[in-house]
Amino acid sequence: MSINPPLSPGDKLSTGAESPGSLAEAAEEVHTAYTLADSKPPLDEEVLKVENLTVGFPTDDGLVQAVRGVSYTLRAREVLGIVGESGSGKSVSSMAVMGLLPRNARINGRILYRDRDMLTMRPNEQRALRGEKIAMIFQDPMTSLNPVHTVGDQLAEAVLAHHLVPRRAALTKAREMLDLVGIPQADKRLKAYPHEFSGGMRQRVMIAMAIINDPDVIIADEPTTALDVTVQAQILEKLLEVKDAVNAAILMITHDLGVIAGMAHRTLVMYAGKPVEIGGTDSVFYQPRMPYTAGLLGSIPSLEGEGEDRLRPITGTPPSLVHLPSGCPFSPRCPLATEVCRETEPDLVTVGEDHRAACHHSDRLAEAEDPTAFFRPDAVRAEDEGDEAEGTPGTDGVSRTDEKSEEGR
Ligand SMILES: Nc1ncnc2c1ncn2[C@@H]1O[C@H](COP(=O)(O)OP(=O)(O)OP(=O)(O)O)[C@@H](O)[C@H]1O
Repeated sequence: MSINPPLSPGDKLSTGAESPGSLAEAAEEVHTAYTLADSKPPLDEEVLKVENLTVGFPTDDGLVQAVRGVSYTLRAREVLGIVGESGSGKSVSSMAVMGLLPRNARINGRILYRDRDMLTMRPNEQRALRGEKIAMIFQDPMTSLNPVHTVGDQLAEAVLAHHLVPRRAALTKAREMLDLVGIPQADKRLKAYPHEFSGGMRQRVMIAMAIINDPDVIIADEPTTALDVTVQAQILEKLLEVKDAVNAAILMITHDLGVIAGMAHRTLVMYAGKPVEIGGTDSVFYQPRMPYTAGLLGSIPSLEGEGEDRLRPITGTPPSLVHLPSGCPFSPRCPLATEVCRETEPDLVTVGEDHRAACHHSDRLAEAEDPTAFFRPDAVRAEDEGDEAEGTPGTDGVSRTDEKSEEGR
């Protein structure tokens, strides 16, 4: 599992397996063959800023609080990973950015693309940005590609939707994009239909579609979940390559921590519609300060350890987003939970440099040698610790009798 270093000004993002010559040439081709009027944002500009975003869906059972105050910043060329269990609000928050939520959605907050609030833009302005400056790649290409049109026609249409250029120029651009994403015999493949491509090749077509208008932001929602592991790695590598070629930032939405570890500079962990931890990927992975993150990390199957220790799943299920429990929504599943957790939902607070977490007991995680050990089946829950006050720390470094838990913070 390799983890990217934090992005600093002037950095070029690593693609894992680079071929600088061909990539640079391809990038050059992209920029010379097709001139776009808009300039690229300078490195480190905040291209996308989401501020206190909330999304609710009225239903017969009550309001589904799908997103409950999400804030993050995506800088030019940065990769931000959003991770969380199914139903945590990852997709809804990104669909809000794309303006693709159903009409009944109640949306509040601000979504700033280069300082312009997309939520207050006129619909035609929003449409102009969508698919051009902000592009999206979905999990299943078959739902995004039209089965009755050739891939070339669909790519050309994506260009023509945003630019007044001759159709021939749009098709030339489409061929270049197929080349860039590594589809062999691009001329021939332009005339093929989506069903004539393999799953991995179809996802490459979707990447071509996403970058064809030279976006500043690519939102990738579980782009490799439907693919087998070897193809997954190739697609992620290609995504990073083309991202560099077009100088875009990526918002990578996934439930797979391995995907995030390999490519994201920063990671945002969501639970029950809220960010519960955000920071540099190294900090979040190596010093998690929210038990939910530690639980996710512990639930990655490991080749080390024996028997049950190879996998430490988080027990229980996420709460209903209609009837949220009081306090921290993770408390019913949390081995560190105490009274205060059931009473008050913790705010996201600074726990380190560029690192924030929402937990009343994040100090305990900081002290633990192995924060995932709290989720071991034999670990003692915080509330049961009182009886064992004289105990000694476990071999994993997790104190079973931490004084702080006795104070009932
Ligand atoms: N149109 C809708 N009406 C009512 N509830 C909705 C609607 N769309 C999404 N939800 C609910 O919002 C919550 C968040 O959904 P979302 O799709 O963002 O989760 P997710 O983290 O992306 O999960 P997954 O990984 O399974 O896609 C879920 O409980 C979902 O059922």
